[in-house]
Amino acid sequence: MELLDGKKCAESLVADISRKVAGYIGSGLRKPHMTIILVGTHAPSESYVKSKIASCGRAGFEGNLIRLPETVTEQELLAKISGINNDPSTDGVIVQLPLPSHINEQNVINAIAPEKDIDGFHPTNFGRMALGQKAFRPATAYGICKLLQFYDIPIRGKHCVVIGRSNIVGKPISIMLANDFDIGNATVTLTHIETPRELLLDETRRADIVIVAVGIPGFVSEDMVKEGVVLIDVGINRLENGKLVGDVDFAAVAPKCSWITPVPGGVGRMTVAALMINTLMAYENNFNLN
Ligand SMILES: Nc1nc2c(c(=O)[nH]1)N[C@@H](CN(C=O)c1ccc(C(=O)N[C@@H](CCC(=O)O)C(=O)O)cc1)CN2
Repeated sequence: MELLDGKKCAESLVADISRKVAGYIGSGLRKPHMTIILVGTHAPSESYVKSKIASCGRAGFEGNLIRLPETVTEQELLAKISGINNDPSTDGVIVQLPLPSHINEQNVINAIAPEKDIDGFHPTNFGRMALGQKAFRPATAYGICKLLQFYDIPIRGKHCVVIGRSNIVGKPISIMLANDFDIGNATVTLTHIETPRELLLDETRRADIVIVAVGIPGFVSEDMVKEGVVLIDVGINRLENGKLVGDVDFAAVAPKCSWITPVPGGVGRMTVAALMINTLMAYENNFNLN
């Protein structure tokens, strides 16, 4: 078993971005600029946003954080987004999820200008990604693809089983791996927690690649996978003792894997790196550099 080291891959990708940005700045252009909106004080979100801002610094970007109180209204948030949409000095904007329950997340996502939607969640970008067109791709799904590419994991013709059907991970990664662009051409089965157990086991036990994103510690057990499987664990579960674990019973399952992502240090890091790639793309679009 070998680790798909997200930390190592992310550092390599961000270093490449930093070199490219240094060239742009050397030619007289401003720094790429990302804005993050954080509503309330959700502890995991604080950690993720801190990682994103730090990564902006390493990439040579301006990264600024707008904090809004838990009590902000949906209309106030939409107005803030509108202002950023019209600010030519900002290349990309994200609203950190989840949002308080009184705010409709899809309304917020839909309010972000597609050309600044570096999360790739807007219907325009999601649709373009699904069609294999140029688009901002959802950061976690894109990060998984970049990690598989970094380690030359074969995808074409492989049987991939995705467990979880969220709009930000399960659905986009299923489409991207089945698509026929840069990394894809796999045969993908999308399952979820409503999939009957026998059907789920039948699929996962035959899978060459399993991607799990259900938010349940230990959901993938040793009996669910075949020898030599490539296992991508998207889970980020904080246990009562503070330990961070994924959706895979790592100790039991890892010995059967040819490759597996660690938690922490796997997909989470790649989410942040992919966001940097998308921000650079937004900047290059802005200055007609690509
Ligand atoms: N607007 C968005 N909100 C959220 C997204 C997203 O893509 N866009 N995804 C998830 C999680 N997420 C991004 O914000 C995220 C998850 C994990 C990490 C990360 O760096 N994890 C580290 C461990 C961090 C820790 O110790 O707490 C790791 O796995 O090594 C970054 C981002 C939710 N919301």
